Amino acid sequence: MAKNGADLANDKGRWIDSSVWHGKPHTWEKVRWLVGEWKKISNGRPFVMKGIQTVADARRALEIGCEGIVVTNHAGRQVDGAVGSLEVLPEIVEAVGDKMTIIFDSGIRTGADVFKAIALGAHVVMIGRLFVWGMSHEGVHGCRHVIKSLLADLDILMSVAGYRSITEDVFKNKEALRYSPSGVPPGPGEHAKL
Ligand SMILES: Cc1cc2nc3c(=O)[nH]c(=O)nc-3n(C[C@H](O)[C@H](O)[C@H](O)COP(=O)(O)O)c2cc1C
Repeated sequence: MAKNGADLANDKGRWIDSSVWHGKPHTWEKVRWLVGEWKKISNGRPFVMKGIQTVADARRALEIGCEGIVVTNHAGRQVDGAVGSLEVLPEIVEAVGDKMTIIFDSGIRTGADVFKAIALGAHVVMIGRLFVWGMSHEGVHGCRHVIKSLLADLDILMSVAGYRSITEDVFKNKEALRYSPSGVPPGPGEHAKL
């Protein structure tokens, strides 16, 4: 509910205006500090930074101690006309893909989208709008439905394209974007294993 006057002035939630949405870009030094604080309070758990779109930023994130990055333009919601995340994924994978976890999102809608991102070297993909759409339609059942549909779509795609394992046959396999390994779909009992 919208707040005005004294209600707004006394709203403790306003801390977010001065701490997060303060209209100034956060600095790398601040992120380095944040990584240190997170390590202390989390007992050393991994720190992942979201919103990386360039090789230079990916290297910087690695250098200041991030264990993972999310290659994403936040689905184009932050900067209109931002570079496409899938476009920059290969060069970021090439630069830091064997040193940190590469998570990809922005525009994943189908099994083929997941397949492409993994083939280009993402270790993990995330989804945003898909589950929001499911949730707005049917709540928790809608969320389950879209996730199951996405997995089923990927499963069918891998079977008909002739790939059995997403990690062994598809991950970092750019050839998979052009050719099937045998041209023959897996037979009975050789179903794709996700
Ligand atoms: C309604 C909405 C709100 C979002 N809010 C945030 C946010 O506060 N911070 C953030 O990093 N990303 C935010 N995102 C972006 C998602 O985390 C994610 O990167 C994006 O939705 C993935 O792309 P997709 O929606 O095409 O799957 C938001 C996305 C949507 C649709």
